[in-house]
Amino acid sequence: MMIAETQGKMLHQLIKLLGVSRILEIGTFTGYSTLAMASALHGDNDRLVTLERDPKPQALAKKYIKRLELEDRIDFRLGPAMESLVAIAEERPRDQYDLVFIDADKKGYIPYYDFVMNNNLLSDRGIIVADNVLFFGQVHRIAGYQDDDTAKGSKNIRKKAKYAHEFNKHVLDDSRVQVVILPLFDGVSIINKKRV
Ligand SMILES: C[S@@+](CC[C@H](N)C(=O)[O-])C[C@H]1O[C@@H](n2cnc3c(N)ncnc32)[C@H](O)[C@@H]1O
Repeated sequence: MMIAETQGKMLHQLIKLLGVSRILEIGTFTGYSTLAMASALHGDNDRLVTLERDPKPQALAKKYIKRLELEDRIDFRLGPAMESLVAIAEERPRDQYDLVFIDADKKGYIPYYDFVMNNNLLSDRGIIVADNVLFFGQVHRIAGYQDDDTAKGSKNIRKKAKYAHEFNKHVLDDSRVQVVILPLFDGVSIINKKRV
């Protein structure tokens, strides 16, 4: 599922406000967020790399991006995100990203986050934005902010909410970063490196 319109606007504005020039997106789907972010880039060398394992939505994303003549800024990668991350880090070991947007399988959030942080893919002034971190209110239940601490909904929703909760705790326990969770749509984390 694609991000909400307000989230797209937030990403677009963040990119402009922070002067972001390198973006790494994990989870392209049909390219809505890719487009929201790529259209905020303006420098000749600004680039966005986006990772997707499913060729069907990726083909649609390519079509929309081409229609808007943004294809020169975008490096589309097909395959499991972790494999693409390893390939990118090997191909361009010195490249860093000012914005990493994590919006793929919830189980992968911790491994993606760890890979980015441990391989120095995030620039010092960069941010990681992670989507769905409140999972439609269900993470509040698991975290004990409601009387009833069991998540509601299907087994799949409860499983995803659990992964989101584990990711939130993982980031909070990482002394290298600070994080704020915004209750925008179903929750967005903005994570940055602490300045030493
Ligand atoms: C929530 S959607 C992304 C939505 C997109 N960011 C947007 O707002 O338009 C998640 C996408 O991640 C992809 N995905 C899930 N697991 C993946 C994996 N392990 N590797 C690569 N892509 C994956 C799915 O195929 C899906 O297209």
